[in-house]
Amino acid sequence: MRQSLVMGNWKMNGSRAESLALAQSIVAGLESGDQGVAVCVPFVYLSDVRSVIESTPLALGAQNVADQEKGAYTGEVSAAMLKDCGCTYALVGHSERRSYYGDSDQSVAARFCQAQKQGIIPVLCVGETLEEREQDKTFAVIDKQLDAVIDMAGIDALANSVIAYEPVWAIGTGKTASDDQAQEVHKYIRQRIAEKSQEIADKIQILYGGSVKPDNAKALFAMPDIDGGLIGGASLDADSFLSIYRSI
Ligand SMILES: O=C(CO)COP(=O)(O)O
Repeated sequence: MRQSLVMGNWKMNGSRAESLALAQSIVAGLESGDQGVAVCVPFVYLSDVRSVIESTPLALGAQNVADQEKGAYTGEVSAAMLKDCGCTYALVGHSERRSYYGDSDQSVAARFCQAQKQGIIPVLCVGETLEEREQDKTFAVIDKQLDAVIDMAGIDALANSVIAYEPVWAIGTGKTASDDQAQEVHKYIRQRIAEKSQEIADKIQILYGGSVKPDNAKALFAMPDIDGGLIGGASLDADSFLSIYRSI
């Protein structure tokens, strides 16, 4: 049995006060034995949020991490800095990073490696655009995104990572992949990893992201290869996020 994981991605939303209030409301809805729940917070509020979630089941994550260790990289935030702020997780290769900021497969792989060097668990986001899906390129896109990381980090590195399948056409659009569509890709990802290591394939958590809401979470999470979710919009409301978490 794989441990499930439900992760909020707050993206570029909220003030300091709102971030603290949201974290407090989520924590208030959790019980001491809860596990597998995290929020990815804007860099500047990581330390604030850390102060309210310390010693609670809610884990902290960042939304990105630098592809270099340290030095003259203006505007970047290193894995060591994130570790210092209490991060357990860091997203790498979110589609918004890939499409708006040009994060290439190579740079995503380097970010993945930097996170792991500091003991931060990278959450590797993969997924195809609508155009790619319509051209039947979904699996080819996933292969390319996954292989870049495996080539640089090695298959064993996947043992300490999470994968998030987020079809770009389902992010923030209200269009969720159907349970079967999502399962098909999750199964594909797991099989692809199994070609190199069955043990890692059996253990790795593969999350689904893209318009997950309280009313569709249960069916998605019931699919055999979907181990949880990466939640955008619905994670900005504590009740919705908790309700999604309770759907596992
Ligand atoms: O991008 C996402 C999470 O990383 C998904 O966002 P939405 O849940 O808002 O579609």
